[in-house]
Amino acid sequence: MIVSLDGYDSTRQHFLKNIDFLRLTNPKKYNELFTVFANYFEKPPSGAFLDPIGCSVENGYLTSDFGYELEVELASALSLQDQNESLNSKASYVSVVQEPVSKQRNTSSNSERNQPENVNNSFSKNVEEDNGSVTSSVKSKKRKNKGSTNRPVVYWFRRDLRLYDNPALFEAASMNVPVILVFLWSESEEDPEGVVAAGGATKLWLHHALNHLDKSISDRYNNRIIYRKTQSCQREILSLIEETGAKALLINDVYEPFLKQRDDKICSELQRKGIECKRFHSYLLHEPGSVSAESVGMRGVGSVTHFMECCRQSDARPIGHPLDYPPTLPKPDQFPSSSSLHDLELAKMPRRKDGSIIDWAAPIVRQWDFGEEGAWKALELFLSEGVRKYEKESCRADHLNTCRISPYLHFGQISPRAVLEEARHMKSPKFLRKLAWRDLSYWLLTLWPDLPSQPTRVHYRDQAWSRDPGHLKAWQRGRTGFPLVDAAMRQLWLEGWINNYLRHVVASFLISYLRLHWVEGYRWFQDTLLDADVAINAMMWQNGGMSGLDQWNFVMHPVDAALTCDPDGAYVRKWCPEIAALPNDFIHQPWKCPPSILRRCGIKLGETYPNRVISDLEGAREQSLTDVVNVRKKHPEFVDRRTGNDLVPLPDGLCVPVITRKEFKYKLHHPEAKDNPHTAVLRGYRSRKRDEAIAFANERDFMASAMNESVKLTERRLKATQYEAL
Ligand SMILES: Cc1cc2nc3c(=O)[nH]c(=O)nc-3n(C[C@H](O)[C@H](O)[C@H](O)COP(=O)(O)OP(=O)(O)OC[C@H]3O[C@@H](n4cnc5c(N)ncnc54)[C@H](O)[C@@H]3O)c2cc1C
Repeated sequence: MIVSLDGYDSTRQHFLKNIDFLRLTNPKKYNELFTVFANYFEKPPSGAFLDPIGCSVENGYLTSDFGYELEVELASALSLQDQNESLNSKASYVSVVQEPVSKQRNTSSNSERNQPENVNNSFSKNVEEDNGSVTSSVKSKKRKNKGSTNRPVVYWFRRDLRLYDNPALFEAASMNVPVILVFLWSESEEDPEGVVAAGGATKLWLHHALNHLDKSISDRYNNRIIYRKTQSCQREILSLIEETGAKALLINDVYEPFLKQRDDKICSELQRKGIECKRFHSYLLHEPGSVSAESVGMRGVGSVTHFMECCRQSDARPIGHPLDYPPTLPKPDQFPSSSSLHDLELAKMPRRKDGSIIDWAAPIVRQWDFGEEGAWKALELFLSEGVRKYEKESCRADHLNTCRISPYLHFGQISPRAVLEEARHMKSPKFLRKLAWRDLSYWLLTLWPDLPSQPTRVHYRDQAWSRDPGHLKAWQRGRTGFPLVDAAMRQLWLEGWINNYLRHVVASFLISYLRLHWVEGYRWFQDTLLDADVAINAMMWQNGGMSGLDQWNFVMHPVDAALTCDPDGAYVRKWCPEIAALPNDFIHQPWKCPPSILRRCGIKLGETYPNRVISDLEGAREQSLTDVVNVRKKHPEFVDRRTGNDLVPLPDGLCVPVITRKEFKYKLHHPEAKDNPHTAVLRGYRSRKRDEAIAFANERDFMASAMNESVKLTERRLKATQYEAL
């Protein structure tokens, strides 16, 4: 009807903008209308997503991440790329995945499924480019017949610690020669100065993951991993190849710029020496170099919506289907020399002065299954239970509604393609979109290699930050006096992981309330997270720290957020047992608890549980707002005069406007205004009943203590008169 009234072009252009207000007020209706629209037009005009001033993008991150809005079609677009290409049709926003998905990985190595015959897959793109070979077994058979000698090949494990769906390993197996499996550890190369790429927790994970992998290789293939600790991977690879007479090196690529440069050098050196270097792509769904913004433009860069549009428009190859386990991995006649896994000192614990070991890893080791099978168990558990709640309740701290596979993805113990294959039929676009976020972070890190340390909005370098070491320590140790923040920071320390919502809560607290620099948060997370990932972590902290391309549109309030993600306080009680006895009404804000109840619960604020490190939350937030406004005032050359958005220099030197929080823009023009209509503090779930109960308890407590005081006073007076009478 609207088309007949308004005309095809106008409806196509304006309809989405006109219904935009429904995103927050009535998301269900918005989705219905969006689907009707998308069905009718097949693909919305890209401007609808890329206008930096419109709500579409501005709300995109907030709404998509917190489950108000689904954007089914956009999320599916990512996963559908290969399917649509195999159907030889252009990817559509509205196609819904109908294809049945395998229920289980096939664990038998001679299965027909996922053999590479049918695979036309982008994961092996580099092989085709570099060597003119493809992953078809027909071709590899030809290669075998063309008189290959029995010289071994070297397979170098990096962040692909798996046997299933491992394209480089599969190729090594198909070469029908001995395969020397190697893991090299070079701390200086893995962890260049200032990046904290290899923090304590990730190294611990790496140690255990390698241990599991080695065992699986031994059980399944009667082969083993050669370990070497080195200052230079290039030197070590060259010497291994010389020692063993190997004819080729096989690797799956990694994409941190500092590691990619190293690998490029190693490969060109090998090629110079006539050794084949076969590189495969499997760490991400989209190789950063294959995603181009050429036809989309850079407006909206940094948002996942923009990125997905770039993926859609780029000439990327299909993602393809997972590969089976390699059928064999023949061991060499003689193994080259190897250190032991322990010699790499990945899980070395510090010692006290008296020589005793500080085993900070013990609780982490108890919690996790570090092997490839652990990844599959977590994914299967999620797909059978959590996924149903993921869209609306992934924020819950007291229930596991997310997948908890991030460390496995980080170390490549499960491939993103395998996750996509298993999850695509569950129709959880929000979950699929997370895989796009992951790819986005590597794309950004490739474009901005300084992401972990330098503000992408360059003028934010001048932002004032607090330097209070006491506050930082309290945050790191989970002793801020705000129970939700403390619980999350303690879980992080003891388990090496917290969910996404809690990461937002503690990041907001550090940045917007304690006003400590986001780099402090990045560094602490890099050291304590088992999934610490330079690209993702830097992108998220930049965004939270205001200087990222996709500035967060919200600030999490440490109490209101608690009412949303831990309504009954079960999570806080688990991690802050010293206040577990508090009634629900006070569990997230003990400072509001009447003294008599605190006494009854055996709690002494400031002694058994810390006092709040700051009590004037609103004042701290206001100061943080002013800090940003001052930066924007100081650098008018980086503020777009027309829209008020920040301008960011792109790697090629051009400036592009990026979405900027409305409260910053408002405050710039209304510095004295008391109320900001665009305040970004998320109110979360607020219960008037709870507030009333707290007020009532305090009033009653006040009355009771006042009456108590007056009784005691009367008693004292009585006694005094009795003494006088005596
Ligand atoms: C301040 C901050 C720092 C973060 N640092 C990291 C980090 O170092 N490493 C890391 O893996 N994730 C990081 N994240 C993203 C996210 O919190 C975790 O990936 C997620 O909590 C892992 O739990 P899960 O596997 O249950 O995730 P799910 O929600 O089940 O998502 C599945 C997978 O998608 C990917 N993913 C999810 N959210 C994001 C995201 N926002 N950006 C990119 N990829 C995502 C992860 O690989 C994750 O395992 C950070 C988030 C914030 C707010």
